[in-house]
Amino acid sequence: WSLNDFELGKRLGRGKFGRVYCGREKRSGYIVAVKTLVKYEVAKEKVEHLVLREIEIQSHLKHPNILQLLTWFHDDFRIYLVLEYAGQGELYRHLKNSPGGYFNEHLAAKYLYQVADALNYCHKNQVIHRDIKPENLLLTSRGDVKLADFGWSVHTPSLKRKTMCGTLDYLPPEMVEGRSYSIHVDQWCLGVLCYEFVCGYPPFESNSSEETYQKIKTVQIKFPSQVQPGAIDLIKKLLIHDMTKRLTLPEVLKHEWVVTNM
Ligand SMILES: CC(C)CCNC(=O)Cn1cc(-c2ccc3c(-c4nc5ccccc5[nH]4)n[nH]c3c2)cn1
Repeated sequence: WSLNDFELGKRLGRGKFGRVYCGREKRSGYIVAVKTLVKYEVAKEKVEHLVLREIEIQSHLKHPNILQLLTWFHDDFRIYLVLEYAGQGELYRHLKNSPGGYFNEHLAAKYLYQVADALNYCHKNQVIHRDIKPENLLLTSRGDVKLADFGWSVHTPSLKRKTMCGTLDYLPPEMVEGRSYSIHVDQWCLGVLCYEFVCGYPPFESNSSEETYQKIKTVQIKFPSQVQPGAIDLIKKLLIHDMTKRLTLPEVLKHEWVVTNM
């Protein structure tokens, strides 16, 4: 494959190392997202190994709720990643545009199930910490979630959280306290994600990072009135300080609130 096989269209986002465009493969008309990484930038930041590791990981992951890396190629100046195109873009935008700024129980349960299923698949393939947060989730034209691990790179121009410290909101106690992380991080993040889906904001959001850290370490959670008891039960079983006591992903997939609402 080479760039000549594609026509590039509207820009979908830009990030530290390059840009993401909507693209069409000329012969088949197949619509894709083409992410360009500037070689010079990647080399300057000494992240070639990260890019190659990500490509290695992504090319082995194949799941309906994980954004597929279709192929990649490079020329003298750039690396081109051909990724699946998600027709409805960032899930974060849909969350913010929902009435009240939160998803109804059906959408929240459906999206949570799909993310949990994708994470469970990752764990089965020894991949953890897929850095789930609404900004890393895309929505296909059929309304299914795709986990797109922007990790070290892209942040699309639109509804990014105002402050970059938005990323603190998803940190589990073991990472805030500087201990090592494990697959249990993903269970914690799923709890934060579920809270944000049904409330419209993350559970430990505060004006300062110190306050956010404090709330995470002491697991202080309050729920607004509209949240159903089933959702509260699930969130409380994931946001547990002792990582070994958190609900496992297979148990999330069988949780009564998820199964009855999705
Ligand atoms: C090294 C490599 C294997 C890492 C692979 N992971 C990524 O590159 C993560 N990534 C995904 C994207 C991305 C960004 C946006 C889209 C979109 C998309 N569709 C949209 C529809 C409307 C508005 C915006 C949209 N963005 N579809 N697929 C995408 C894919 C950017 N970076």
